Amino acid sequence: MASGKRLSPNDPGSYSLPEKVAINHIDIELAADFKNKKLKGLVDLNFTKIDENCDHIILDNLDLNIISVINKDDGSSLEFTIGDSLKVFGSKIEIKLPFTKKGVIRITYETSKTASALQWLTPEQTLGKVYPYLFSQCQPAHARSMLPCQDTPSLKSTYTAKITAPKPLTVLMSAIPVEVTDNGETRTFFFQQTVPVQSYLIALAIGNLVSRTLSPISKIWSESEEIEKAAYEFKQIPELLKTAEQVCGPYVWKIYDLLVMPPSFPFGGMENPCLTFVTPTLLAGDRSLVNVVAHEIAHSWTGNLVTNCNFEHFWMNEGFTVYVERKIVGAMHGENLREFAALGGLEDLKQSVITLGADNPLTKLVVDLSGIDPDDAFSTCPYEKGHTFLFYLEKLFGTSEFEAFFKSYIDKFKYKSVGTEDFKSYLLSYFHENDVTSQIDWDLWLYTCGMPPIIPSYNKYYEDKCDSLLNRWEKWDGTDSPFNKSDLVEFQTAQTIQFLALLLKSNSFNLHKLKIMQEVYDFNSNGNCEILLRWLRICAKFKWSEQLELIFKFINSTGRMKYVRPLYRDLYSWEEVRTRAIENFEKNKMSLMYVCRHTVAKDLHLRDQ
Ligand SMILES: CC/C=C\C/C=C\C[C@@H](O)/C=C/C=C/C=C\[C@@H](O)CCCC(=O)O
Ligand SMILES: [Zn+2]
Repeated sequence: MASGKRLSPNDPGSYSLPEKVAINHIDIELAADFKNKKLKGLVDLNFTKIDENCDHIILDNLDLNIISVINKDDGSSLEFTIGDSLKVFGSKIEIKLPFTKKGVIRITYETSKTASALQWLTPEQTLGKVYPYLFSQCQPAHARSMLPCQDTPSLKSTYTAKITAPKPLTVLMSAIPVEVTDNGETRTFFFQQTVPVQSYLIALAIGNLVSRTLSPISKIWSESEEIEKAAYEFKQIPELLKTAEQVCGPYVWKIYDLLVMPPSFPFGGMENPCLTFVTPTLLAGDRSLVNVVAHEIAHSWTGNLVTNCNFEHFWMNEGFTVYVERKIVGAMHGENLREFAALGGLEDLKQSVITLGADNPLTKLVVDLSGIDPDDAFSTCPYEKGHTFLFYLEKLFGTSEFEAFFKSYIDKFKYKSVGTEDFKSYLLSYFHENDVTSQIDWDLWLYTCGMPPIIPSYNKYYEDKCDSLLNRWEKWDGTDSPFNKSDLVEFQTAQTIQFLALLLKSNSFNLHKLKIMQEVYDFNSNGNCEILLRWLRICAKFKWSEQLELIFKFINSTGRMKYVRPLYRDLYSWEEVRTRAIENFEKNKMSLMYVCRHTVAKDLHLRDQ
């Protein structure tokens, strides 16, 4: 963790000052060296001085080996210094600029073997077992370990890239693929991103990949072993895109491809433009987790087009995106299912507030991240508290009025980075301050810890069945089981998930009932990871030691933090198995991505900050 200071006035996590000199376009030229686990090459940074008197630019850097910095226009060297390095945030590179208002800086460099944005997999860690794999995850502040840049979401740049990789590997990026050239043993892939994007959206994946076409603008990518499963699971993408456009306006990114990542990918999905990355844990076989894809598609507007100006306003990316995700669900499957999803989110939020503590400042909608590693600040709060606020506003103004406002908000701020105040003042001017707007207690919503101040009364159409099944189990005296498999026959997957979420916090349960539940419903064999997560957490809560093998098997099968972190925390709280949990982590941690390793180490009290 860093020192407690803000690295710059507008972004606590970035040294850069794009308000003085801005990089508006980046050309990347890199070769992947799998043997040494390094990217090697150069970036050309096209700068424009906003403050014409400014004679230097500050870039973010994390563990990069900077080889040279030149003025591309005349080839002359540019003086530069590298500051002291902070953990997580790295150091600043200060480069003396030429006198011109605009210019191009060429930086030749290579990444470190331990670059936090990159995960290099050995062939054994892939499905095919023959070729290595590389992928990146730059959000929130890891792009600086992949390239020297102004690593703040307050700045957007277009980019091109030429990436060279050994044959037969395919390179994909968060951009439009333009062409591929054959160099003998290697191939070079050319990309173009013509919509300006923030640094955390620069993404790269290299592997032995194949694709299936879903529509003229959408392909699914994965290793060949799971491509059919993936194409089946995500077949609804064209429909999701069409529905999202109805909610948000025109899709500007031209293509929407999706790449199924290796298991160690730390998130459900990452909204890399033109190419969403998703965890293979979504491959449930029944399309039941497609809401994560709806979420990533929604980011094409909220997050990628209208962007939080720094991660203190992360709710403006994620709360808005959950709101759009559920509007898509509502448009496709009805309002009842939309509101049921909101109830599920509310349960996740309750768990998160319990884990963090109801007085934890990180449960506020707008947080202070001075000196705080944003990866450590990450939780469900910006997602679900943010969604609750927007749902509340929708009900306050009326659905069709708010829908029109929402579209106009996106149109007004597209291609820009915004803070919470921008949203607030636009809403107040759009609705003209009046009796309705005066009901909104902004400070309470934005700056108060814990659960949202108002919980909307979501309709209980789907929830009631979950409640009543749970009720039956809670009231049962434990003899002559009246339960059977058919209890769940009419349940949607989301209802089973919610049933288990409610059971997780029940105080009227015991291990005996849990064992009967396993006999009746056989959750142990369920292929849906959302079900398995909640079920195994319940087993840990009741210290069911025969389930430990399965818990470890699940933890070791994925690097998705949503699953791994709560289970490790549960095992840590279970004193008898704490040592075993730590040993398991130590043994397997190097196959996890940096962010997962780093945050689980904290969960297991293996690091202080
Ligand atoms: C108040 C929070 C402040 C800062 C956090 C900012 C970034 C956190 C960082 O850890 C990156 C997050 C990237 C998230 C990507 C995808 C998520 O939507 C996935 C959600 C969890 C999951 O489904 O696995
Ligand atoms: Zn998201």
